[in-house]
Amino acid sequence: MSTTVRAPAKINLHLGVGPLGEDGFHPLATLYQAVGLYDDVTVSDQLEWSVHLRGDGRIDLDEVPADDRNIALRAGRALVAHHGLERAAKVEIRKGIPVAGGMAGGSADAAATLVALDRLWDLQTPDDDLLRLAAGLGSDVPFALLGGTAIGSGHGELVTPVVDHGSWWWVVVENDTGLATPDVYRAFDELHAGALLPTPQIPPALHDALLTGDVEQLARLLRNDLQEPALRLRPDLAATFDDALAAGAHAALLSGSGPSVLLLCGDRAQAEAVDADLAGRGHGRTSVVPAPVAGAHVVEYV
Ligand SMILES: C[C@@](CO)(OP(=O)(O)O)[C@H](O)COP(=O)(O)OP(=O)(O)OC[C@H]1O[C@@H](n2ccc(N)nc2=O)[C@H](O)[C@@H]1O
Ligand SMILES: Nc1ncnc2c1ncn2[C@@H]1O[C@H](COP(=O)(O)OP(=O)(O)O)[C@@H](O)[C@H]1O
Repeated sequence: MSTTVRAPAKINLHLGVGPLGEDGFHPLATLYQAVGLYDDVTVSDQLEWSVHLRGDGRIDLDEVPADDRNIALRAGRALVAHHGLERAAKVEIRKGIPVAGGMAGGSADAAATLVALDRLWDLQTPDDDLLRLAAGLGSDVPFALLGGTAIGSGHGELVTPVVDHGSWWWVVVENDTGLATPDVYRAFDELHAGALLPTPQIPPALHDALLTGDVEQLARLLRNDLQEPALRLRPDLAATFDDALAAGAHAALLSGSGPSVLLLCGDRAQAEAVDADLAGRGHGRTSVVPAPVAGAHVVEYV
């Protein structure tokens, strides 16, 4: 028997970052949105834990560990420990989400593994327990369970769904060289050394934009406090921002800690035109994706 679960990439429409805390994390006020780029995770019974990676030929799997460091295996072991079981599984990951791209692909795999094993073994884990296990694995994992559009507070792990009536279209511009999240947070600290940072908050007008689905209003409100520090580490990304606006996107935004860049478009046709324009300017892999989309969900149970 095997179960396959699909989990989405995330973007942050707003990523407000507060001062580094004593626990080594930054308090966040973020507005997550799940977008139509996915990893599929298939689990099946096995005597020992193992992880197997596949890509579509366009994703670089070299940076993804295929051993106990893989967050999907950590998720599997955490679920088994939570239930006091002694079981193991084979975990196969088909990656469609860029690696170290600021789109939480590892978090998607962890969330998908929790849901897939829960279904495979009929564990009936309550949602609150799944969310708690997810938070223990990484700040972005609870949102990958939830999907849609949601506020993230705490370190990003406390998630609350919000109303989003928009049918949004984004072009995702990937980059061949990943950025490590801790490096970008460190660059943020250096940038703001000595400054008194305010408590991060989601601007109320963002909720209005989500209610009305007004793309120009959303474009004006997009904000990512990690964009400037990431651009200091990777000044080459500035060219992507320039080309995005020249190609006619409403706005360009760094995805989380980067280096993927998100281009907000008015509809699918405009996104496809912007995508074609970017391809002509020699950018790396690009994708046209809708948002919001569902969180981790079962797609096959055989
Ligand atoms: C920046 C964001 C925005 O959504 O995502 P990415 O763009 O990397 O996907 C997240 O905050 C990434 O969260 P995630 O990738 O789950 O990070 P974790 O594994 O929890 O933490 C990795 C490291 O990032 C730093 N970290 C993470 C979250 C946070 N609120 N403050 C931090 O300072 C810490 O140094 C931590 O040790
Ligand atoms: N299942 C996984 N998929 C991707 N990366 C993983 C996985 N497990 C562990 N990692 C490690 O986590 C790092 C960050 O991964 P990822 O979630 O893709 O990016 P980001 O944190 O930028 O959103 C990778 O560079 C890799 O070393």
